[in-house]
Amino acid sequence: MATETKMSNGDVKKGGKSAEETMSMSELLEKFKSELESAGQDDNAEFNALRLCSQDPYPGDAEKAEEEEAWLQEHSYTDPAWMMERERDPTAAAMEAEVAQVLRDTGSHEKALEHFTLALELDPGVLDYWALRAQANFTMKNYREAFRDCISVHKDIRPVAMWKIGGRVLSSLGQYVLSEVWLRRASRLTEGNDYEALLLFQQTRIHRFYDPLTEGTSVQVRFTKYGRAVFCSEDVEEGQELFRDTPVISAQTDDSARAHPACSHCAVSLLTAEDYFGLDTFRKMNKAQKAIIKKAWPKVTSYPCPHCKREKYCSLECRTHAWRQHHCHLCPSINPPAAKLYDFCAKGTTQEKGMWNSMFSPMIMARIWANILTRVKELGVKGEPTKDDWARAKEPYRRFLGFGVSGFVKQIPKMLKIMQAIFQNTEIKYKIDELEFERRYYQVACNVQSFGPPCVTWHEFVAEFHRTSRPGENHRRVAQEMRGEPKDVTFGGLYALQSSLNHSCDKNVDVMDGMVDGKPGVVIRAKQGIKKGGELYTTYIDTSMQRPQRRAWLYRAYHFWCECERCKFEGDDCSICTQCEKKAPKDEPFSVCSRCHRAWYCTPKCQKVAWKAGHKKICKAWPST
Ligand SMILES: C[S@@+](CC[C@H](N)C(=O)[O-])C[C@H]1O[C@@H](n2cnc3c(N)ncnc32)[C@H](O)[C@@H]1O
Repeated sequence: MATETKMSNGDVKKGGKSAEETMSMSELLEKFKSELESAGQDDNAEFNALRLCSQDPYPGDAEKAEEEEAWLQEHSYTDPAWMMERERDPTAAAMEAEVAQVLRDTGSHEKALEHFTLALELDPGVLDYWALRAQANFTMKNYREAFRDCISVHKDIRPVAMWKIGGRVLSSLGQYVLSEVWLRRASRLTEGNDYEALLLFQQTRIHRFYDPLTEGTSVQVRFTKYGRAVFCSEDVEEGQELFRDTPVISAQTDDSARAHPACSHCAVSLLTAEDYFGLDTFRKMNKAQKAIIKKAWPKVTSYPCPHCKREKYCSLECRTHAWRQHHCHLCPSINPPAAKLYDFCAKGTTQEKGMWNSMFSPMIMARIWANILTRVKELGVKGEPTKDDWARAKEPYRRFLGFGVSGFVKQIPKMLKIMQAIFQNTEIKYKIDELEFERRYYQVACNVQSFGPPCVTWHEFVAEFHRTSRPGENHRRVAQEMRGEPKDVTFGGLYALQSSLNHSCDKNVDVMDGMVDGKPGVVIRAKQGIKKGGELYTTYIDTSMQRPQRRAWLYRAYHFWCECERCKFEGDDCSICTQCEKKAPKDEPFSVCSRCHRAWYCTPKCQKVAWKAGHKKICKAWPST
């Protein structure tokens, strides 16, 4: 039993110390402020859900914590004058506390609260009573009272449970930075071994960063054992739009860039009739045919970078944005080593062992580093940027967690050298060592989403051409020269919200190309009806593959072993019973499920058991590989 006494101001006095020696909330805050300032600011924390998600504060958190503290003061959450003075009676107090716990366990929270209060009035020195009543108040959503209970116990003796309750109260009040301070303390006191404290911390962080992004949508981001995950916040129907998202940074993939010109900043198609028909064909057409095409093809004006001419934009606005965001560091006319990057992207990447693929090009990594440099500059840094300046500049990329088997950088040493040369030649130098390269590579690889404009200039042309088509030689000739759809515009982008979607081999949402505020982005739609609270899953790979191939791909590219519903109820091959894992006798393979051809059973009984257990939910005629 503790030997503290409650002071009239609500603080708890420890041993013989005076009330003046107990720390007030603002003093406590001062202490945390210095902790916040000195904590490491690692934007590259590796991904392994709870254990690997950093609790590092964000730059500027100390000031935000001060604002939140002022808010708390203003809303009297620290009002101390509230307890009845009674004569001490520890025995009676213990009885009251016992009654309170029984009442609480049977759901009579209001009554329980009365008895916790009595227990405290009879013996305010027992820390557990404070924690129990704080919890009861929190359950009743009496946040003011719950918080007051928490701060009534001096922080030096405040039990972990109270740090957690305080953190939850602050989170419920939307005071996320202070909540993180309290929950960080709970984690530190338990040396990172309190799972609940770690989880509460990450949940608070998710509220802080994702609630603004999901406002007005039918989804919510939460923290799970797989890290961020997106859930339905209401029942949704098949086909319903769930949310739209725009990329934080993007770049066209190399293959697409060679085949289909697009605005390098916003991905709008810049394909002209000459690009599509080919200059030779176009020149050979007669005047009337050219006029038909000209009339039907939408007007395409492109604005190249005036310095290097290697980038094209759909508007001056896009050109200015791109310049500010990254091109000012990457334009080869200003930074000559960047020419090698452009040459590499223009040449094609097949010889690079699949490191750059249909989803992303090295350009997106270069743009991330360049954008970080821009952000450092925008901070108005004089001289060498400090660790805090870098942390601030890297902030938008901190949320994209990436984790993979190391060693990729060894396979593409050429690209590391190109990047190092570029970023050693910038006004503020950015050190790209192997670790930075590798981590950034995984960050992009694990989070990148391909996208493009849902409608390109060619679609508009075809629609207009058919609308205005007349019988006759000239229209016939133009139609003859049309060689089907041009190659897609494909960009790889990092999306703040969309990248929170986890994978399932049986997805329940579709990520589709769509316009967001007039620019290409992604639209996420329900593929089927989903109940409130259901997790949303996309798919990261070609799911027509068999389970062993799917798992191998996911492990190699995303570093996780898939345990989705489909993987749970499919097998690897005919030599093992998918249900009971019995081995088949040599030359007597087990029978396959006749519908999905992805599960094998030793007996009809095993098949029935598996069907009921969950195979029926995922059994369908999958396209074969
Ligand atoms: C695009 S992120 C998805 C959001 C992720 N949970 C996060 O917190 O950043 C991809 C990463 O999420 C994790 N992940 C996604 N789906 C998963 C699954 N079905 N099982 C385990 N981990 C998964 C993997 O670590 C993967 O590299």
